[in-house]
Amino acid sequence: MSQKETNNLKTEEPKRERTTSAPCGRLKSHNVNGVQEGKPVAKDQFSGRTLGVFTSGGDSQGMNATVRAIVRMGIYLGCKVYLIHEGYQGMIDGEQNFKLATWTSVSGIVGLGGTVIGSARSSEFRERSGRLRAAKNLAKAGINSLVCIGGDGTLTGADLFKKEWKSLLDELLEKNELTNEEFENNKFLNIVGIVGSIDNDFCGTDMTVGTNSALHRIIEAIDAIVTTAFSHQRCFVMEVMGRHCGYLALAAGLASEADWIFIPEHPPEPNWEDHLCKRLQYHRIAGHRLNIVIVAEGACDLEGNPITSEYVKKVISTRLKIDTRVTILGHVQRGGATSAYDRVLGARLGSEAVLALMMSHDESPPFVIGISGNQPCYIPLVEAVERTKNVAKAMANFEFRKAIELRGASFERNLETYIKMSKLQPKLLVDDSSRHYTLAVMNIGAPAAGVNSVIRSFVRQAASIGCTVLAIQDGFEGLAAGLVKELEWKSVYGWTGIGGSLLGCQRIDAKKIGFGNIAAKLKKYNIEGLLIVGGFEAFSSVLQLSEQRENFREFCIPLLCVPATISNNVPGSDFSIGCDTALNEIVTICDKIKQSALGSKRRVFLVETMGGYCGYLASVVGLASGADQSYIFEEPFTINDIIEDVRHLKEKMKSELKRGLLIRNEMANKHYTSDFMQNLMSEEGKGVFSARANIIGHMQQGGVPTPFDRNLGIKFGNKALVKMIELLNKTARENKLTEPPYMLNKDSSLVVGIRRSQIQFTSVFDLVEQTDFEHRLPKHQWWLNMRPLIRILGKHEAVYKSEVMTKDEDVEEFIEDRDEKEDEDAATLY
Ligand SMILES: Nc1ncnc2c1ncn2[C@@H]1O[C@H](COP(=O)(O)OP(=O)(O)OP(=O)(O)O)[C@@H](O)[C@H]1O
Ligand SMILES: O=P(O)(O)OC[C@H]1O[C@](O)(CO)[C@@H](O)[C@@H]1O
Ligand SMILES: [Mg+2]
Repeated sequence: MSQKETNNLKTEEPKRERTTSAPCGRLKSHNVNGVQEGKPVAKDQFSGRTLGVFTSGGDSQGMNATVRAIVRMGIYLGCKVYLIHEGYQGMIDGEQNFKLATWTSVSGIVGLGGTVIGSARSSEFRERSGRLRAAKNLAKAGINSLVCIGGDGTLTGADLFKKEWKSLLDELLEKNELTNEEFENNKFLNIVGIVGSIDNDFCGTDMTVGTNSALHRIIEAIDAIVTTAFSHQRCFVMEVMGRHCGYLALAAGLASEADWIFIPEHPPEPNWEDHLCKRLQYHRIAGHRLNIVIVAEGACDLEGNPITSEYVKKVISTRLKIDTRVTILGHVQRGGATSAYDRVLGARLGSEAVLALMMSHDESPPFVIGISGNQPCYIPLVEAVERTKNVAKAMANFEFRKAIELRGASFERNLETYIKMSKLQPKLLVDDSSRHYTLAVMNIGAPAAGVNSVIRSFVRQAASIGCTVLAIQDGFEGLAAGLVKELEWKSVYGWTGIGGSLLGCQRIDAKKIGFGNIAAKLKKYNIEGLLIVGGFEAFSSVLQLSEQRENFREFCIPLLCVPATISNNVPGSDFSIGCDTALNEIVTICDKIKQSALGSKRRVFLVETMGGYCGYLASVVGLASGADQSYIFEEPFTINDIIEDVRHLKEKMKSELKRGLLIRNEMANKHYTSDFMQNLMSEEGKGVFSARANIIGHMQQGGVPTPFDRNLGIKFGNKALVKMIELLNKTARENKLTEPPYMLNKDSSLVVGIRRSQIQFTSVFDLVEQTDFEHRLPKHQWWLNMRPLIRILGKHEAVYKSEVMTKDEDVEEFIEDRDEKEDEDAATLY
């Protein structure tokens, strides 16, 4: 294929205006019901109150975790909680579907897919007569506070129900179907919604409960398809769910290195068949043995005509004569175990929903509890429903740009990243009109899933602008030994989905190898920018090299760190690459351990997690696996606390739940080791329960990267490269240098991080103050806020404090931060 032809393959995206998407009114009516962020909520504070919870629409993984949190938080606050079975239909059918929940009614369900209380699509509820019957049954049972878990339809129905409530009750009173007392006691309906749907199609929340697990299913399926596609050199057209929303297809496309995606919000150009075939052909020429095309079930062309997977297959097989198969994933996507993310999301949103409901007063508007930038938030239901409807309207009017904006910032950024990645091509002929730098990448620390995704993304983008990327194998040790080789476009194909470290990594930081030694090697290979992917050592190495710039000119280059460690202890980022995969691995193991306890009975398991001094894994696993307790370094505990836990476990053994799960971080306490604790539990629990310790070790560093780690890896790699080139170009321009630019600037030594879903760069020098170097920890760790929840949901006493942001100035700042479109330069770099 000639250069001209390859150039033609670039399908130019229409230049888009970078607009700031409105914040969906989210958080604006944040404080109408009087919840205050950080204000302690006491046990039994709402004694005597009643609430009901139901699940409706298509089920989704995480609904059970949400219901569990609602029931337990409700009971903790002193409320009566009714489980309303079979959604709206159950409400219509009668009181036999309302079951008073106990603590144990929701035991053992935290990781189960689906919904144990049943879900339904009810056509009767769409009619006023159906809603009248539902209102009657609720009022008779004294339930006028509801947590509604479902998709956009469910919440639209809830909105209508709330609006009509008064007139429904008036009618019931008039017809003598309610007594005066029933009427008076239930005059107002309070509603809080949680979006439970795999589709992620509800405006105002970044993620809906279930979407992440569905993505897990899709990626598992694509990974499996890839092996057979590779063997037969086939093309697979994979159809995924999502109804009219393309989120699942988009996120799956990114995570699987798909050749092409079709989504409803971004229809292809009219002659897309030509472009598709050219792209697939081009990838084959570049050495790919297979192609993956993802079709969202709602995909359509610019005129709104459906694009079916069968049609896509026909185009590919007839035009390219490639053996092509269609796989329609179907309901598999809605099944299977709940991912760690969805379990934690369900727990956070469920608990906040109860609190919001209890704080509601008679005239409170209905809310949805969503998540925005990793922060639970209140979204006015009416506005959110309106906005969600507007997406459908925009698509019906062919206003696709508007539809994308309405979907929200997270959707928009994913789409931008996908488009960017899919348009990249190796720059075959390097013209000399611009600088083409030699960059290097290494991985230090311990292995973490997703590292290879960072490197692929970095290399592909570098190659597309004619830069050379050198791979330093085995970290600084490898550099000293000269283990350096060029990474080409082709060499990183398929890396996104591979766990472990393909470059090889070592723990040894820069200082230990010797600065002179490193400088000599950087000079030898003419390295003009260095990306270090890894854990705390990656951060400290960037700092060490930067501090040595006065002594070594070779270090006066952009030095960037991408945090990648299962411990999640790198300052400058809320999440490190690899911690989501580790969490899912550990949670899966805990599920199995709990199953074993179910069989052996009266057994307490202590699971020791990695993480160094950082209690992130132990805490989040504690929440996601429904543990009784989680011991971490950051929250000191005494022998009395452990003895109190023994007492709690002895009590628990008297109930039908004859098992216990304790999670202990490896460095939680120097003296109270896992061995010690197992012995203590065995001795103190004698005659009531037996205790076993499981140190799960290096399994935690393995595993196939989760969609979250893959996609964050792509974004981090992408941003790191863009930043590096920006720094190099700027310095080259300013200094008119032809040799490696001389950088002493603190802003050329950066950690790439994510905060409130925004990718940010922070100078390592600015992070020094924020770091506890002795224990290798950031001084502020966002997830510590979730600690009381682990205790409350495990039936311990704790003081819960709302995570929802309620102070006006915080909200304004948050919205500004969140919607700010960072690095404009980056967008125009290519
Ligand atoms: N406009 C509406 N008016 C009254 N009730 C509605 C309305 N839309 C939906 N509902 C009720 O909510 C139920 C669930 O809605 P729907 O089938 O659209 O699923 P969903 O909640 O959007 O979930 P998902 O899309 O994830 O399957 C419907 O069966 C119906 O009972
Ligand atoms: O389970 P059902 O009723 O066939 O509905 C399938 C639809 O439900 C969802 O799984 C969830 O809304 C959609 O992605 C899909 O279009
Ligand atoms: Mg829906």
